[in-house]
Amino acid sequence: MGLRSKGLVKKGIMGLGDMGFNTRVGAINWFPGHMAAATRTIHDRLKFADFVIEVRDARIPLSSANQDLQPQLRAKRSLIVLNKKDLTNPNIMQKCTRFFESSKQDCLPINAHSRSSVSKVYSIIFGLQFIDFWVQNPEMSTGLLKLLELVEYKLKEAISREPTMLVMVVGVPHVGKSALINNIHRIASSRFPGQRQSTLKNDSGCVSFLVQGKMKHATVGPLPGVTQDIAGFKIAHQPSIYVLDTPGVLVPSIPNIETGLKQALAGSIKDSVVREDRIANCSIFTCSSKFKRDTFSLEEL
Ligand SMILES: Nc1nc2c(ncn2[C@@H]2O[C@H](COP(=O)(O)OP(=O)(O)OP(=O)(O)O)[C@@H](O)[C@H]2O)c(=O)[nH]1
Repeated sequence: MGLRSKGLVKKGIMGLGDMGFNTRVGAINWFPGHMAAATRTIHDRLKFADFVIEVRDARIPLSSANQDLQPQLRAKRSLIVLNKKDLTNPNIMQKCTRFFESSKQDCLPINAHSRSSVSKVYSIIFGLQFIDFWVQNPEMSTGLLKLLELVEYKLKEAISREPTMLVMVVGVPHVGKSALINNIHRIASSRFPGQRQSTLKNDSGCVSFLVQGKMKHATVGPLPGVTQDIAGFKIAHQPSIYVLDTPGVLVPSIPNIETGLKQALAGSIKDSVVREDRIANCSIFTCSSKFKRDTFSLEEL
């Protein structure tokens, strides 16, 4: 909201008279055709995935979950990555991690722009640094260690059975999937400098590989919906590990305005979908609740 225009804030100020925030707005239905198509493809591809990374926004770890994907994700080996931890309060992050652990979901707070942070995800995927990672992170939860063991086991199993592993990265728009993949890709390139990079092409029903000589990057952007196609990046040899970047997808109907507002503030949906005046009112209402006051002078906004 900090970057939003003054005009928006003014709209909110104009609605300050009643200061109350109306949450009885109902569901938000915004599910364009390309998102419906991408959702179907993601569901199909998930069947082939050996491991799934669900990226969520660390500032809204529950509201940034795509509920429609959850049943399929729970049935897979998966990890919830809470990205943009640099934008959150570390105490809240700790509470969050404990919450996920108590619900038997492994999660890892990261900053996709930080190499050391992304190295942890890379280690989990690759399993090569398993021992180092364990030694270097004694504070890691037993849940995560268990997950690492599972990934290592899965890796061994995969090598003997099928020398290719598929890791899918999914999540709602704008949570940082492409930024994470690009950094995983960078780490992989520095570890395997001579290796030719590959792009994974998705044909209907099966996965096929198109080897390219040049390194390709996932597109990162300031607006939601930047990634439109599923693209694959090879990050390791023997076994070959491919990481799939997928378009950000929302549920067909966001159940309540609060979730919609949080997603709009985090950048996952366009402001116009929930309406700019509501975003402005919500921000003002939140500030006023926080400071336990009813009014603001213009300067304080
Ligand atoms: N502060 C901060 N910004 C991040 C982080 N990760 C990504 N971003 C920013 O968040 C925005 C969205 O990142 P993307 O990687 O394009 O997100 P995405 O999930 O691939 O987006 P879609 O293609 O819309 O699904 C970009 O402006 C990134 O620079 C992070 O850990 N911290």
